[in-house]
Amino acid sequence: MSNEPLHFLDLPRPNLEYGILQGQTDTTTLAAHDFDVDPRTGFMPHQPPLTRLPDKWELWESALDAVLTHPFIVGDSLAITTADLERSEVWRQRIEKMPILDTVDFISSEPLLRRAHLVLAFLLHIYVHSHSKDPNSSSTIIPCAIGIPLLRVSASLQLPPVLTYADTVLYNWAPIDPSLPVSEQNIRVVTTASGTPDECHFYLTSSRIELRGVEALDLMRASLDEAFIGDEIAIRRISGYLDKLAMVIHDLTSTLHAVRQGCDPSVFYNVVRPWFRGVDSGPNPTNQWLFQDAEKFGFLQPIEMSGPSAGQSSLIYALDIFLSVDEKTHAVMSHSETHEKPFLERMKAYMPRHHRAFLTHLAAEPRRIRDLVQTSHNEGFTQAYNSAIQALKIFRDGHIQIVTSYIISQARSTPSNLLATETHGSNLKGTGGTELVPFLKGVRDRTARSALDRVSDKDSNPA
Ligand code: HEM
Repeated sequence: MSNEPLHFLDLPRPNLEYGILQGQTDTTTLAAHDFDVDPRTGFMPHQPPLTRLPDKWELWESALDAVLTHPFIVGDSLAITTADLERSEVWRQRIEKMPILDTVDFISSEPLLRRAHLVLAFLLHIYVHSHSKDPNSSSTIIPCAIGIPLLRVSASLQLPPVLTYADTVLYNWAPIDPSLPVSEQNIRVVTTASGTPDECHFYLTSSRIELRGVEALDLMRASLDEAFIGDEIAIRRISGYLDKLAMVIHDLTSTLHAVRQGCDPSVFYNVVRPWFRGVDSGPNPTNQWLFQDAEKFGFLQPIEMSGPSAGQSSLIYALDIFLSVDEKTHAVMSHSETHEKPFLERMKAYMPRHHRAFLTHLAAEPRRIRDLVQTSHNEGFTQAYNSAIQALKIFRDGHIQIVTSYIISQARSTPSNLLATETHGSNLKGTGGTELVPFLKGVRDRTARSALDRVSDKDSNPA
């Protein structure tokens, strides 16, 4: 691996574990003038992520290899055998006995940090869920060997020490043919927990949505540039961009539905999804994950420990902000018992820090397209804006259909290997701990209600 700094994110970074030293600046953030959003690959990094850590961290990579060559069955599956449990117990003991490997070398390398977070977070979820839990126990102890490096790497990346969408999607791919540009077709998944092609296809669906979304980002940028002028010509141009944006969002919906082409709902529900569970997923959110010796190494026990969710996609979040739907949708509470903040607000903490900064910057944009539509009293402009809102509503309709067949219907049916701890009732939880049916419908309905009245309707009914 070359040590040449290829990207501004490779610039020296302060050690956040020990705080920023006096006179030292977080150059990775200051240098992030483009918010790590690439004009060709959007929120996906343009350079393929590292697919393996250097030899020094082989213990972690080989522990993951052992699972990938012979995947485990999730510990609370009714289908698990004593032999399965014994095998995972041997692996878990191997993890417990590992030394705490140094992470100092990561501090200067964003690609190393990302791969390390991915590897350690997969090990964490596999460690927790390959075990048959004692129903009376209120906590799972995370061994130092994975817990301490994960806390250190997470502090440097400013991400929670848990599997995120960035790990499973943004930093979990390689080009199929490295001589060709990265594209929706020229991309494969590197790491999974279940070893199934269904899990790969599930991640690929999101990757393809991120890559198709690059055009949406470009249309947003062009629209905001025109909004700066805000005259008749600008309004005509933005109307055209909004019509195109609606078409891109329809493509995102088609890509979302294509998840069915390679990810079987029953495999997803029974074999893939159980590995994603965070602390607050499932019916027993009181089970805590305690990082062994965290305090001794200067860390507090982490609070944000939800499982990975595409609700952490900065692309969909950006669409909400650009169309000013966020004020309504991001306030939807999930009625979760464990969190006070709305789910989508909370998910920002799970996004890469430069993307968070991008969303904050976008939200602070003084020229909001919705305001311009409202003040312009222009029929065509209003229709174009509404067509983009309608497309986003249709995306969310499609998403609810997918969630219905991949989670809700699966939970209602009773396959022999249904998880012993999964809920059958209406209060099903998402991996992010949401009570998913009311939450997803709430977000969808608020998106629909963001459409503006037609100008002619307003004229005929000025009240
Ligand atoms: C089999 C496919 C999928 C399933 C079963 C699924 C499931 C879920 C669930 C359960 C939630 C509730 C939040 C949580 O607790 O995690 C959620 C939220 C969300 N998902 Fe998905 N999802 C799928 C695919 C996708 C894809 C491919 C995307 C787009 C990248 C996506 C975007 C979102 C968004 C943006 C939210 C937040 C709610 C909203 O904004 O409407 N999902 N998903």
